[in-house]
Amino acid sequence: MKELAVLSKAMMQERKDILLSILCGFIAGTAGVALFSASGYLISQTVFAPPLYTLIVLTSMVKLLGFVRAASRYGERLASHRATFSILSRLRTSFFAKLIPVTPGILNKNRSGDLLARIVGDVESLQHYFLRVAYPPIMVVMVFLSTVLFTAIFSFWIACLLIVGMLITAFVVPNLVLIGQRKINEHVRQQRAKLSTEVTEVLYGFRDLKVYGQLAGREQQLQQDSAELATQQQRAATQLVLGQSMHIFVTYLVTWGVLVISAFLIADGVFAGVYLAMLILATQTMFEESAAMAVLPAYKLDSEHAAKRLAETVLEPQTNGHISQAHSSKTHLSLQVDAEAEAATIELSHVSFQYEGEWRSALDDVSLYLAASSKTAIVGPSGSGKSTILDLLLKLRTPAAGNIKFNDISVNELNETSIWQNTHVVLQQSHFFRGTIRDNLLLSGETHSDEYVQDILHQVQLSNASLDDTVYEKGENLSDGEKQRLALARAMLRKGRLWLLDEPTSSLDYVTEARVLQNLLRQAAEDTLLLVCHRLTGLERMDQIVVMDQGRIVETGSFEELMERKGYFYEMKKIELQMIGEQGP
Ligand SMILES: Nc1ncnc2c1ncn2[C@@H]1O[C@H](COP(=O)(O)OP(=O)(O)OP(=O)(O)O)[C@@H](O)[C@H]1O
Repeated sequence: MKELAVLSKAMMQERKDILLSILCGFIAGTAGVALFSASGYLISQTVFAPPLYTLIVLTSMVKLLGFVRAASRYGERLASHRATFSILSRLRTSFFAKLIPVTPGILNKNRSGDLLARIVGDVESLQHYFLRVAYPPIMVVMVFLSTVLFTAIFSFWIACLLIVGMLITAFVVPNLVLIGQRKINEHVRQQRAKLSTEVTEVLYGFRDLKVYGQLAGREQQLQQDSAELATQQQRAATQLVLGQSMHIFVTYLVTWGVLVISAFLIADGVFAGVYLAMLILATQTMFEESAAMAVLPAYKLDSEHAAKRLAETVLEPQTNGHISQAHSSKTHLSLQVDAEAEAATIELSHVSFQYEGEWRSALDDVSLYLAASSKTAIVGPSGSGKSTILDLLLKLRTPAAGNIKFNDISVNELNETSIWQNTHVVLQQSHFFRGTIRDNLLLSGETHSDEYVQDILHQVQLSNASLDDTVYEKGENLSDGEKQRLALARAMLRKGRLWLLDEPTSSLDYVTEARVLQNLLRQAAEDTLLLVCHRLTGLERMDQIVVMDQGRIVETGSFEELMERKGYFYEMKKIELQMIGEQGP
């Protein structure tokens, strides 16, 4: 299965530990068989009152084998677990590196609670692949072959019986377990996904559910789902235990067989009765080593499912052409918009974009030019496509048609990280992490003195905030206006000659907004700035205003030009002035 190739690759990188664990495991397995065989022989020999030196040699051998077995088992566990956790950490890192660039597309298609639980669960499932899928067969074959060769010295028929027993425990029992597991595992997976989605939604929507009187009903539903999951998991566990019981049953059946064959052979004088206990114990110990085979198919199935879903999660969005083709081999050029470089020019030519699953275009044949150091505002009714333009500029999504150029370089050829690193960005929803204000402002590890950061806070009208103030998860203890001002401060603390701002002041009162924008424009005086906004106040300072409606640009011009034209913008401005109780234009 090609999805498991990534696992095999990670395993190859840990080959030293893997080989060491196989070697130690083989020594531990064969030492175990030898230990119990020697013990059986020792017990039988004592009946015949052998010379003391025979007993001393046998007892020392048992002790030595016991020591070798324990030491090599320890070595095996150490090396195999070290390999497993290193493989797991490689998988996590490589998976999340692939995941981050395609996140917007994935979130479009999945509910976040399900997605998070699935990703975490699937990556964890893969840790079993080496220990429970790849490793046991190697060990079983090695220990089994040595034991069969040893028993063949005594009897061909006993060796044959062991081979038959091994085939049943290695193939028949696991496949019986697999038939039951297939169905149950699918139910467990579906139920787990359902439960985690519900839990996330209840947590996120807790307040609304409470206010609308839906909380008790949702809680009851959660309890039912949780009980259903527990039942399904119980059934899955019963199946596994059933497999292990079948394994033990076959082991005892084969042991009885060995006993019966040995009894006949001893009666015929083929070998001495003193070896009987040794053969019985060797048989039982050998089957103990293969106990892991009973549950192997279940883990294999689980690993394959997990690998397939993880591969689908990171691959699917890239195939539809609308989501960022991040990290593609073409994206090698870097955007030079850092402090030393010239301010960027931006050009959109006939750009169209449609969200997956939507019937109408979010952007339809949009062409726009932003000169270096110019200030542009995009205005228009809700849903007219303003934020989508920013997504395309940030390479979070890829246009279905048309071209976008930064400094005359097509965005397809630009490395998106260079765009993100050299741009002051404020998106409509900014995320805040649990920590201090300082932690949340200096997110990308910028080094600024506390005085400088405090001055930026002053510029966004947050002079009262202290850098050591605590911010709760998702900024729960901040008002919407405070969040917006912190997000702006975060952007102002970055370097770069390009500003992409999506309604950064929509929750502020007019006075605070005017002060914040004034400070912002002062800092960005030499830079290229694109501001998406709803309100039409303060736009006199912009070089260009772009008016959008239903994914198309309907008007472009400076404030004065648009007002003189008495078109769409003029009407919008008139309505806004009436709303805020001022005289019409
Ligand atoms: N993730 C998405 N999946 C599907 N459709 C989307 C998605 N995001 C936006 N849209 C749709 O695309 C269109 C343009 O959305 P966009 O967010 O760009 O508008 P906007 O002008 O920024 O709106 P607002 O002022 O309310 O933020 C809308 O019709 C919206 O419903």
